[in-house]
Amino acid sequence: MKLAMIGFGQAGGKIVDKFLEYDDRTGSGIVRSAVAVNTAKADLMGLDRIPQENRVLIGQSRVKGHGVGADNELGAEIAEEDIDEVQGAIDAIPVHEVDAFLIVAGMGGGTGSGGAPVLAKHLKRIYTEPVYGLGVLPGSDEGGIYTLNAARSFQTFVREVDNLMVFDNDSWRQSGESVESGYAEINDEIVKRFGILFGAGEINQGDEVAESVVDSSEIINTLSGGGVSTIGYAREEVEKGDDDSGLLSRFTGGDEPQVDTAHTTNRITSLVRKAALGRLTLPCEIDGTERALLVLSGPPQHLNRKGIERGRKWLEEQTGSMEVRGGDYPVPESNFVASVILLAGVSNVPRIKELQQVAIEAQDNIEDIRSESEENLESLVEDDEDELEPLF
Ligand SMILES: Nc1nc2c(ncn2[C@@H]2O[C@H](COP(=O)(O)OP(=O)(O)OP(=O)(O)O)[C@@H](O)[C@H]2O)c(=O)[nH]1
Repeated sequence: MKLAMIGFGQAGGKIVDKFLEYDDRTGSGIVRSAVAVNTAKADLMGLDRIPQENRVLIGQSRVKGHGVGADNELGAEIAEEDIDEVQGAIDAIPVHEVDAFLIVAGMGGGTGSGGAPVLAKHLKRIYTEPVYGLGVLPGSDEGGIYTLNAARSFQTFVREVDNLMVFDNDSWRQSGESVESGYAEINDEIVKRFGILFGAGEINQGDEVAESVVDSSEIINTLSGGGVSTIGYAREEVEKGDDDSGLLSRFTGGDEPQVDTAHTTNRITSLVRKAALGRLTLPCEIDGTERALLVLSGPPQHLNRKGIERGRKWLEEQTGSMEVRGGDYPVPESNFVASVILLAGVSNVPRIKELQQVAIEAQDNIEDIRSESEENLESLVEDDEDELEPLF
Protein backbone atom coordinates (compact mmCIF):
# COMPACT_ATOMS: atom_id res chain seq x y z
CA MET A 1 0.00 0.00 0.00
CA LYS A 2 1.47 3.35 -1.00
CA LEU A 3 1.14 6.19 1.45
CA ALA A 4 1.69 9.91 1.47
CA MET A 5 3.01 10.46 4.98
CA ILE A 6 2.91 13.79 6.75
CA GLY A 7 4.71 14.06 10.08
CA PHE A 8 3.27 16.94 12.13
CA GLY A 9 5.41 18.20 15.02
CA GLN A 10 8.63 16.70 16.30
CA ALA A 11 7.46 13.16 17.05
CA GLY A 12 5.54 13.01 13.75
CA GLY A 13 8.58 14.11 11.74
CA LYS A 14 10.90 11.67 13.48
CA ILE A 15 8.56 8.75 12.93
CA VAL A 16 8.07 9.54 9.23
CA ASP A 17 11.87 9.81 8.93
CA LYS A 18 12.08 6.30 10.44
CA PHE A 19 9.55 5.00 7.93
CA LEU A 20 11.84 6.22 5.13
CA GLU A 21 14.75 4.39 6.72
CA TYR A 22 12.60 1.24 7.01
CA ASP A 23 11.65 1.55 3.34
CA ASP A 24 15.29 1.84 2.32
CA ARG A 25 16.31 -1.09 4.47
CA THR A 26 13.53 -3.50 3.51
CA GLY A 27 12.60 -2.25 0.03
CA SER A 28 8.95 -2.35 1.08
CA GLY A 29 8.07 0.81 -0.88
CA ILE A 30 5.25 2.05 1.32
CA VAL A 31 6.27 5.71 1.52
CA ARG A 32 5.41 7.34 -1.81
CA SER A 33 5.98 10.84 -0.41
CA ALA A 34 7.11 12.18 2.95
CA VAL A 35 6.44 15.66 4.31
CA ALA A 36 7.30 17.17 7.70
CA VAL A 37 5.46 20.17 9.16
CA ASN A 38 6.60 21.99 12.27
CA THR A 39 6.60 25.35 14.06
CA ALA A 40 10.14 24.66 15.32
CA LYS A 41 12.97 25.16 12.86
CA ALA A 42 15.46 23.10 14.87
CA ASP A 43 13.18 20.04 14.78
CA LEU A 44 12.96 20.21 11.00
CA MET A 45 16.73 20.57 10.73
CA GLY A 46 17.21 17.48 12.90
CA LEU A 47 15.51 15.17 10.39
CA ASP A 48 17.70 12.86 8.28
CA ARG A 49 15.77 11.61 5.30
CA ILE A 50 12.75 13.76 4.57
CA PRO A 51 13.78 15.89 1.55
CA GLN A 52 14.58 19.53 2.43
CA GLU A 53 11.93 20.85 0.06
CA ASN A 54 9.31 18.78 1.90
CA ARG A 55 10.04 20.33 5.30
CA VAL A 56 7.50 23.03 5.98
CA LEU A 57 8.03 25.61 8.72
CA ILE A 58 4.73 27.20 9.75
CA GLY A 59 3.83 29.99 12.18
CA GLN A 60 7.00 31.98 11.62
CA SER A 61 5.30 35.31 12.20
CA ARG A 62 3.77 34.04 15.46
CA VAL A 63 6.50 31.94 17.11
CA LYS A 64 9.64 32.80 15.10
CA GLY A 65 10.56 29.19 14.45
CA HIS A 66 10.68 28.26 18.15
CA GLY A 67 7.70 25.92 18.48
CA VAL A 68 4.45 26.48 20.36
CA GLY A 69 5.59 25.16 23.74
CA ALA A 70 2.88 22.53 24.20
CA ASP A 71 0.04 25.01 23.51
CA ASN A 72 -2.10 22.93 21.19
CA GLU A 73 -4.76 25.61 20.72
CA LEU A 74 -2.01 27.79 19.27
CA GLY A 75 -0.80 24.78 17.25
CA ALA A 76 -4.28 24.43 15.73
CA GLU A 77 -4.60 28.16 15.04
CA ILE A 78 -1.24 28.30 13.27
CA ALA A 79 -2.05 25.23 11.20
CA GLU A 80 -5.28 26.88 10.05
CA GLU A 81 -3.58 30.18 9.24
CA ASP A 82 -0.73 28.55 7.32
CA ILE A 83 -2.58 25.67 5.69
CA ASP A 84 -1.67 27.03 2.24
CA GLU A 85 2.01 26.54 2.97
CA VAL A 86 1.36 22.93 3.95
CA GLN A 87 -0.78 22.46 0.85
CA GLY A 88 2.15 23.80 -1.20
CA ALA A 89 4.22 20.75 -0.18
CA ILE A 90 1.27 18.40 -0.66
CA ASP A 91 0.74 19.76 -4.19
CA ALA A 92 4.04 18.14 -5.13
CA ILE A 93 2.75 14.68 -4.12
CA PRO A 94 1.53 12.56 -7.06
CA VAL A 95 -1.74 11.84 -5.29
CA HIS A 96 -2.98 9.53 -8.08
CA GLU A 97 -0.15 7.18 -7.05
CA VAL A 98 -1.03 6.99 -3.38
CA ASP A 99 -3.64 4.78 -1.74
CA ALA A 100 -4.06 6.95 1.34
CA PHE A 101 -2.67 9.79 3.44
CA LEU A 102 -1.18 9.06 6.85
CA ILE A 103 -0.78 11.96 9.28
CA VAL A 104 1.59 11.12 12.12
CA ALA A 105 1.75 13.18 15.34
CA GLY A 106 2.51 13.03 19.05
CA MET A 107 -0.74 14.09 20.71
CA GLY A 108 0.67 15.45 23.96
CA GLY A 109 2.60 18.45 22.61
CA GLY A 110 1.40 21.56 20.83
CA THR A 111 2.26 21.60 17.14
CA GLY A 112 1.29 18.05 16.16
CA SER A 113 -1.49 17.74 18.72
CA GLY A 114 -3.25 20.87 17.47
CA GLY A 115 -2.15 20.81 13.82
CA ALA A 116 -2.74 17.17 12.83
CA PRO A 117 -6.57 17.31 13.15
CA VAL A 118 -6.63 20.61 11.22
CA LEU A 119 -4.65 19.05 8.39
CA ALA A 120 -6.86 15.93 8.40
CA LYS A 121 -9.96 18.08 8.01
CA HIS A 122 -8.33 20.02 5.17
CA LEU A 123 -7.17 16.91 3.28
CA LYS A 124 -10.55 15.23 3.59
CA ARG A 125 -12.20 18.24 2.08
CA ILE A 126 -9.89 18.24 -0.94
CA TYR A 127 -9.04 14.60 -1.73
CA THR A 128 -11.06 11.42 -2.18
CA GLU A 129 -8.26 9.17 -0.86
CA PRO A 130 -8.67 8.02 2.74
CA VAL A 131 -6.95 10.10 5.41
CA TYR A 132 -5.61 8.09 8.33
CA GLY A 133 -4.04 9.28 11.55
CA LEU A 134 -1.26 7.72 13.57
CA GLY A 135 -1.51 9.36 16.97
CA VAL A 136 1.01 8.84 19.77
CA LEU A 137 -0.27 9.16 23.33
CA PRO A 138 2.11 10.62 25.95
CA GLY A 139 3.55 8.70 28.88
CA SER A 140 1.66 9.20 32.14
CA ASP A 141 4.84 10.63 33.69
CA GLU A 142 4.86 13.54 31.23
CA GLY A 143 2.42 15.52 33.35
CA GLY A 144 -1.06 17.00 33.32
CA ILE A 145 -0.78 19.43 30.43
CA TYR A 146 0.45 16.69 28.04
CA THR A 147 -2.38 14.43 29.13
CA LEU A 148 -4.93 17.22 28.69
CA ASN A 149 -3.54 18.06 25.25
CA ALA A 150 -3.68 14.42 24.20
CA ALA A 151 -7.24 13.90 25.46
CA ARG A 152 -8.52 16.95 23.58
CA SER A 153 -6.55 16.20 20.43
CA PHE A 154 -7.72 12.57 20.52
CA GLN A 155 -11.39 13.63 20.45
CA THR A 156 -10.77 15.98 17.54
CA PHE A 157 -8.40 13.80 15.53
CA VAL A 158 -10.71 10.72 15.64
CA ARG A 159 -13.53 12.85 14.28
CA GLU A 160 -11.49 14.24 11.38
CA VAL A 161 -9.75 11.10 10.05
CA ASP A 162 -11.05 7.97 8.36
CA ASN A 163 -9.38 5.96 11.09
CA LEU A 164 -7.09 6.81 13.99
CA MET A 165 -4.41 4.24 14.72
CA VAL A 166 -3.02 4.81 18.18
CA PHE A 167 0.32 4.10 19.78
CA ASP A 168 0.54 4.57 23.54
CA ASN A 169 4.00 5.64 24.71
CA ASP A 170 2.92 4.88 28.26
CA SER A 171 2.63 1.16 27.81
CA TRP A 172 5.93 1.00 25.94
CA ARG A 173 8.25 3.13 28.05
CA GLN A 174 10.92 1.29 29.94
CA SER A 175 12.16 2.36 33.30
CA GLY A 176 15.72 3.53 33.67
CA GLU A 177 16.11 4.52 30.02
CA SER A 178 16.98 7.97 28.77
CA VAL A 179 14.08 9.63 26.97
CA GLU A 180 15.95 9.71 23.66
CA SER A 181 17.09 6.09 23.59
CA GLY A 182 13.61 5.16 24.83
CA TYR A 183 12.02 6.95 21.88
CA ALA A 184 14.45 5.37 19.43
CA GLU A 185 13.30 1.91 20.50
CA ILE A 186 9.66 2.91 20.59
CA ASN A 187 9.91 4.41 17.10
CA ASP A 188 11.48 1.20 15.81
CA GLU A 189 8.54 -0.71 17.25
CA ILE A 190 6.03 1.64 15.60
CA VAL A 191 7.71 1.43 12.21
CA LYS A 192 8.08 -2.34 12.35
CA ARG A 193 4.40 -2.96 13.07
CA PHE A 194 2.99 -0.42 10.65
CA GLY A 195 5.66 -1.30 8.09
CA ILE A 196 4.57 -4.95 7.94
CA LEU A 197 0.90 -3.99 7.89
CA PHE A 198 1.15 -1.48 5.05
CA GLY A 199 3.90 -3.42 3.27
CA ALA A 200 1.54 -6.38 3.03
CA GLY A 201 -0.59 -4.57 0.49
CA GLU A 202 2.43 -3.63 -1.59
CA ILE A 203 3.48 -6.87 -3.29
CA ASN A 204 5.31 -6.03 -6.50
CA GLN A 205 5.13 -7.97 -9.70
CA GLY A 206 7.75 -10.65 -9.69
CA ASP A 207 7.64 -10.96 -5.91
CA GLU A 208 6.99 -14.37 -4.44
CA VAL A 209 3.35 -15.24 -5.09
CA ALA A 210 1.48 -15.63 -1.85
CA GLU A 211 -1.21 -18.23 -1.24
CA SER A 212 -3.70 -15.57 -0.26
CA VAL A 213 -1.96 -12.25 -0.50
CA VAL A 214 -3.22 -9.22 1.39
CA ASP A 215 -4.30 -6.47 -0.96
CA SER A 216 -4.31 -2.79 -0.08
CA SER A 217 -8.09 -2.80 -0.52
CA GLU A 218 -8.31 -5.22 2.40
CA ILE A 219 -6.39 -2.82 4.60
CA ILE A 220 -8.61 0.05 3.45
CA ASN A 221 -11.80 -1.96 4.05
CA THR A 222 -10.65 -2.95 7.52
CA LEU A 223 -9.93 0.67 8.38
CA SER A 224 -13.05 2.06 6.76
CA GLY A 225 -15.92 2.64 9.11
CA GLY A 226 -13.73 4.86 11.20
CA GLY A 227 -12.98 4.78 14.89
CA VAL A 228 -9.85 3.83 16.74
CA SER A 229 -7.42 1.04 15.89
CA THR A 230 -4.63 -0.82 17.59
CA ILE A 231 -2.02 -3.26 16.33
CA GLY A 232 -0.63 -6.49 17.77
CA TYR A 233 2.59 -8.24 16.75
CA ALA A 234 4.45 -11.46 17.47
CA ARG A 235 7.25 -13.26 15.70
CA GLU A 236 9.31 -16.42 15.83
CA GLU A 237 12.71 -17.12 14.34
CA VAL A 238 12.89 -19.78 11.63
CA GLU A 239 15.72 -21.34 9.70
CA LYS A 240 15.77 -19.86 6.23
CA GLY A 241 16.61 -23.07 4.40
CA ASP A 242 14.30 -25.15 6.55
CA ASP A 243 10.86 -25.76 5.11
CA ASP A 244 9.19 -27.65 7.97
CA SER A 245 8.47 -30.47 5.57
CA GLY A 246 9.30 -33.24 8.00
CA LEU A 247 5.81 -34.18 9.10
CA LEU A 248 2.84 -33.96 6.82
CA SER A 249 4.10 -32.38 3.66
CA ARG A 250 1.81 -32.38 0.69
CA PHE A 251 2.13 -31.10 -2.80
CA THR A 252 -0.55 -29.02 -4.43
CA GLY A 253 -0.64 -28.16 -8.14
CA GLY A 254 1.91 -25.92 -9.84
CA ASP A 255 5.63 -26.31 -10.04
CA GLU A 256 6.50 -25.24 -6.52
CA PRO A 257 6.00 -27.61 -3.64
CA GLN A 258 3.46 -26.20 -1.17
CA VAL A 259 4.39 -27.26 2.28
CA ASP A 260 1.58 -27.78 4.72
CA THR A 261 2.75 -29.25 7.95
CA ALA A 262 1.21 -29.50 11.35
CA HIS A 263 4.18 -27.61 12.66
CA THR A 264 3.76 -24.66 10.29
CA THR A 265 0.05 -24.47 11.03
CA ASN A 266 0.56 -24.63 14.78
CA ARG A 267 3.24 -22.00 14.68
CA ILE A 268 0.95 -19.64 12.80
CA THR A 269 -2.03 -20.13 15.12
CA SER A 270 0.16 -19.64 18.16
CA LEU A 271 1.64 -16.44 16.67
CA VAL A 272 -1.87 -15.12 16.03
CA ARG A 273 -2.80 -15.67 19.68
CA LYS A 274 0.42 -14.10 20.92
CA ALA A 275 -0.08 -11.05 18.72
CA ALA A 276 -3.68 -10.50 19.80
CA LEU A 277 -3.16 -11.19 23.51
CA GLY A 278 0.29 -9.60 23.84
CA ARG A 279 1.15 -5.94 24.05
CA LEU A 280 -0.92 -3.91 21.59
CA THR A 281 0.08 -0.45 20.34
CA LEU A 282 -2.94 0.74 22.35
CA PRO A 283 -3.80 -1.79 25.05
CA CYS A 284 -7.50 -2.68 25.05
CA GLU A 285 -10.04 -5.47 25.39
CA ILE A 286 -10.23 -7.15 22.02
CA ASP A 287 -13.78 -8.37 22.58
CA GLY A 288 -16.11 -6.02 20.72
CA THR A 289 -13.61 -5.09 17.97
CA GLU A 290 -15.60 -4.22 14.86
CA ARG A 291 -13.19 -5.38 12.16
CA ALA A 292 -9.79 -7.08 12.06
CA LEU A 293 -7.03 -7.92 9.61
CA LEU A 294 -4.47 -10.62 10.14
CA VAL A 295 -1.19 -10.54 8.22
CA LEU A 296 1.34 -13.36 8.35
CA SER A 297 4.74 -12.42 6.99
CA GLY A 298 7.86 -14.48 6.47
CA PRO A 299 9.50 -16.93 4.07
CA PRO A 300 6.71 -18.43 1.92
CA GLN A 301 7.57 -22.03 2.83
CA HIS A 302 6.67 -21.16 6.42
CA LEU A 303 3.27 -19.71 5.59
CA ASN A 304 0.17 -21.71 4.85
CA ARG A 305 -3.47 -21.10 4.26
CA LYS A 306 -4.65 -23.53 6.91
CA GLY A 307 -2.76 -21.72 9.67
CA ILE A 308 -4.12 -18.36 8.58
CA GLU A 309 -7.66 -19.78 8.34
CA ARG A 310 -7.44 -21.14 11.86
CA GLY A 311 -5.97 -17.90 13.16
CA ARG A 312 -8.75 -15.98 11.48
CA LYS A 313 -11.45 -18.20 13.04
CA TRP A 314 -9.88 -17.84 16.45
CA LEU A 315 -9.85 -14.05 16.04
CA GLU A 316 -13.52 -14.10 15.06
CA GLU A 317 -14.34 -15.94 18.25
CA GLN A 318 -12.26 -13.66 20.43
CA THR A 319 -13.44 -10.37 18.95
CA GLY A 320 -17.02 -11.36 18.20
CA SER A 321 -16.49 -9.73 14.79
CA MET A 322 -17.79 -11.19 11.55
CA GLU A 323 -15.39 -9.06 9.55
CA VAL A 324 -11.98 -10.63 10.07
CA ARG A 325 -9.76 -10.63 7.02
CA GLY A 326 -6.46 -12.46 6.68
CA GLY A 327 -3.64 -13.18 4.30
CA ASP A 328 0.08 -13.55 3.81
CA TYR A 329 2.95 -11.28 3.03
CA PRO A 330 5.82 -13.41 1.73
CA VAL A 331 9.29 -12.13 2.58
CA PRO A 332 11.63 -14.82 1.22
CA GLU A 333 14.82 -13.43 2.76
CA SER A 334 13.41 -13.06 6.29
CA ASN A 335 14.55 -15.09 9.28
CA PHE A 336 11.21 -14.69 11.01
CA VAL A 337 7.60 -15.61 10.70
CA ALA A 338 5.64 -12.67 12.08
CA SER A 339 2.00 -12.09 12.76
CA VAL A 340 0.55 -8.58 12.67
CA ILE A 341 -3.05 -7.98 13.68
CA LEU A 342 -4.93 -4.79 12.99
CA LEU A 343 -7.91 -4.42 15.33
CA ALA A 344 -10.11 -1.67 13.94
CA GLY A 345 -13.01 -0.04 15.73
CA VAL A 346 -12.05 -0.97 19.28
CA SER A 347 -14.28 0.46 21.98
CA ASN A 348 -13.30 -1.06 25.30
CA VAL A 349 -10.13 0.92 26.02
CA PRO A 350 -9.52 1.57 29.74
CA ARG A 351 -6.38 3.58 28.92
CA ILE A 352 -8.43 6.25 27.10
CA LYS A 353 -10.90 6.51 29.99
CA GLU A 354 -7.99 6.92 32.42
CA LEU A 355 -6.37 9.53 30.16
CA GLN A 356 -9.63 11.49 30.06
CA GLN A 357 -10.00 11.32 33.83
CA VAL A 358 -6.50 12.67 34.41
CA ALA A 359 -7.10 15.31 31.72
CA ILE A 360 -10.28 16.54 33.42
CA GLU A 361 -8.44 16.79 36.75
CA ALA A 362 -5.63 18.71 35.07
CA GLN A 363 -8.14 21.04 33.39
CA ASP A 364 -9.93 21.75 36.71
CA ASN A 365 -6.61 22.33 38.39
CA ILE A 366 -5.45 24.74 35.73
CA GLU A 367 -8.70 26.70 36.01
CA ASP A 368 -8.46 26.87 39.83
CA ILE A 369 -4.87 28.04 39.68
CA ARG A 370 -5.67 30.68 37.06
CA SER A 371 -8.57 32.08 39.05
CA GLU A 372 -6.52 32.13 42.24
CA SER A 373 -3.50 33.63 40.59
CA GLU A 374 -5.04 37.06 40.06
CA GLU A 375 -5.91 37.30 43.74
CA ASN A 376 -2.52 35.97 44.78
CA LEU A 377 -0.70 38.47 42.61
CA GLU A 378 -2.80 41.32 43.94
CA SER A 379 -2.14 40.37 47.54
CA LEU A 380 1.58 40.13 46.80
CA VAL A 381 1.90 43.42 44.95
CA GLU A 382 -0.40 45.59 47.03
CA ASP A 383 0.94 46.70 50.42
CA ASP A 384 -1.29 45.81 53.33
CA GLU A 385 -2.37 49.33 54.28
CA ASP A 386 -2.47 50.60 50.70
CA GLU A 387 0.08 53.29 51.53
CA LEU A 388 2.12 53.00 48.28
CA GLU A 389 1.14 54.50 44.95
CA PRO A 390 2.12 52.92 41.59
CA LEU A 391 3.99 55.22 39.21
CA PHE A 392 1.25 55.31 36.60
N1 LIG B 1 6.94 7.64 20.13
C1 LIG B 1 7.50 8.84 20.21
N2 LIG B 1 6.90 9.80 20.89
C2 LIG B 1 7.49 11.01 20.96
C3 LIG B 1 8.75 11.29 20.35
N3 LIG B 1 9.06 12.58 20.61
C4 LIG B 1 8.04 13.08 21.35
N4 LIG B 1 7.09 12.14 21.57
C5 LIG B 1 5.76 12.26 22.21
O1 LIG B 1 5.05 13.25 21.50
C6 LIG B 1 4.56 14.24 22.35
C7 LIG B 1 4.62 15.55 21.64
O2 LIG B 1 5.94 15.97 21.49
P1 LIG B 1 6.48 16.72 20.21
O3 LIG B 1 6.14 15.96 18.99
O4 LIG B 1 7.91 17.00 20.52
O5 LIG B 1 5.64 18.08 20.24
P2 LIG B 1 5.33 19.03 19.01
O6 LIG B 1 4.14 18.52 18.29
O7 LIG B 1 6.57 19.24 18.21
O8 LIG B 1 4.85 20.39 19.72
P3 LIG B 1 5.67 21.54 20.47
O9 LIG B 1 7.04 21.02 20.75
O10 LIG B 1 4.86 21.79 21.69
O11 LIG B 1 5.67 22.68 19.52
C8 LIG B 1 5.39 14.11 23.61
O12 LIG B 1 4.61 14.46 24.70
C9 LIG B 1 5.76 12.65 23.65
O13 LIG B 1 4.78 11.89 24.28
C10 LIG B 1 9.36 10.24 19.62
O14 LIG B 1 10.44 10.35 19.03
N5 LIG B 1 8.69 9.05 19.59
